[in-house]
Amino acid sequence: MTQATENRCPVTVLTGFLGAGKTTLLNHLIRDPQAGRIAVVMNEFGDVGLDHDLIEEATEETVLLPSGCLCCTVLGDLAKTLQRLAQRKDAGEIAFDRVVIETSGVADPAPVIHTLATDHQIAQAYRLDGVVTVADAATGMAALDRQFEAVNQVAAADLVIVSKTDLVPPLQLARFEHRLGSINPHARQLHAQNGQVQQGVLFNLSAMRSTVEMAEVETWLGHPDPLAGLSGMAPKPAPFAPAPHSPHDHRISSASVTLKDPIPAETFDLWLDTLIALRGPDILRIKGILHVEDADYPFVFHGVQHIFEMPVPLKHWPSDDKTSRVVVIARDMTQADLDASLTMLRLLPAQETTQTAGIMVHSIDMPV
Ligand SMILES: Nc1nc2c(ncn2[C@@H]2O[C@H](COP(=O)(O)OP(=O)(O)OP(=O)(O)O)[C@@H](O)[C@H]2O)c(=O)[nH]1
Repeated sequence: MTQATENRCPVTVLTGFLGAGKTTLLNHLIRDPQAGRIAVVMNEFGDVGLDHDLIEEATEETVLLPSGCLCCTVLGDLAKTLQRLAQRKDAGEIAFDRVVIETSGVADPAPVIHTLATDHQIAQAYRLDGVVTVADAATGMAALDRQFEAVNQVAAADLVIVSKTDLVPPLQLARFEHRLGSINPHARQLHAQNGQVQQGVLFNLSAMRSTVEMAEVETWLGHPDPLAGLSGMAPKPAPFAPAPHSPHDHRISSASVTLKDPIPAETFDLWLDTLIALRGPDILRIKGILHVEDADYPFVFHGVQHIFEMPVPLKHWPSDDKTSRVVVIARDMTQADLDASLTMLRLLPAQETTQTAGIMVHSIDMPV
């Protein structure tokens, strides 16, 4: 990894249900002196949005706000806007330390995450620093029932900010948090009242940095349940009757696998290629840290649907623990399918490959 790659500008994708409190959170964020200079990109996906009026007066051009924040309203091409920001930064016309992209409330965040990973110029200038999803405790249950995009937003999150906790009784809040945890057991949940969160908690969420600490990798992958065994991260039983799950939720499964032994690179490639080819559109989020056979250092990787960022090699193992871990959240895959898929990672390529008429054939049954 080059120095330039490591110096890429961090990008936070801020998503969440309609009216959940994204702009309220952002307003606090851009005034937080410890956050550095933030370029805000409001991704309206063609809607006529009024959010920018709430932040500061802004036009469709990039403007320098009194707070030192840049605000763009993107009516078209997110990639072009990010490129233009990077060019103007390189030319010394503007200065910013990070970018926050606020998606519209009805948006699936996947295309935004894809843009960061697939556009070569953008991938050189920017790196995803994390997906923050604002989930409204007052109306979030209904949003999850009604809109699959809301479920996708929670599934894609590295951090879920639960807003409007002041508007609901404790039991309703506990049910909502349990439901969020059952959709995405790998994301941390934090409360925000009127957008107020502790400084710094929204940043450095992704472990896709060579200098990452093991504690950050642990947080990024979600804390494993010690009782969950090798596979599966089902949330702990709720101390109350959970809300009945909507038709959407039962379509979401999550699983994780931990592997003590190094993984042959070919085995990992085959697993990933097959999973993407067969079930790419249903993968809402995959993240992992890998101990690849014959490599002196681990790799971290993540993907959404069929798009994966280039795995990042860490400088060294962040601790003595060299266990590989992969977590997956997917739609319309049973827990058994996911477990069986992840079991593939334990297979050795020598057991898989046979010679048929001069062609090497992988003879693994792909369970998904
Ligand atoms: N009571 C209460 N109201 C809140 C809280 N957070 C946000 N709000 C209010 O919720 C309303 C919507 O907040 P916004 O920040 O505009 O929400 P948004 O997610 O940006 O909205 P869209 O971009 O339209 O999807 C505003 O009136 C906020 O003042 C909170 O923690 N408690």
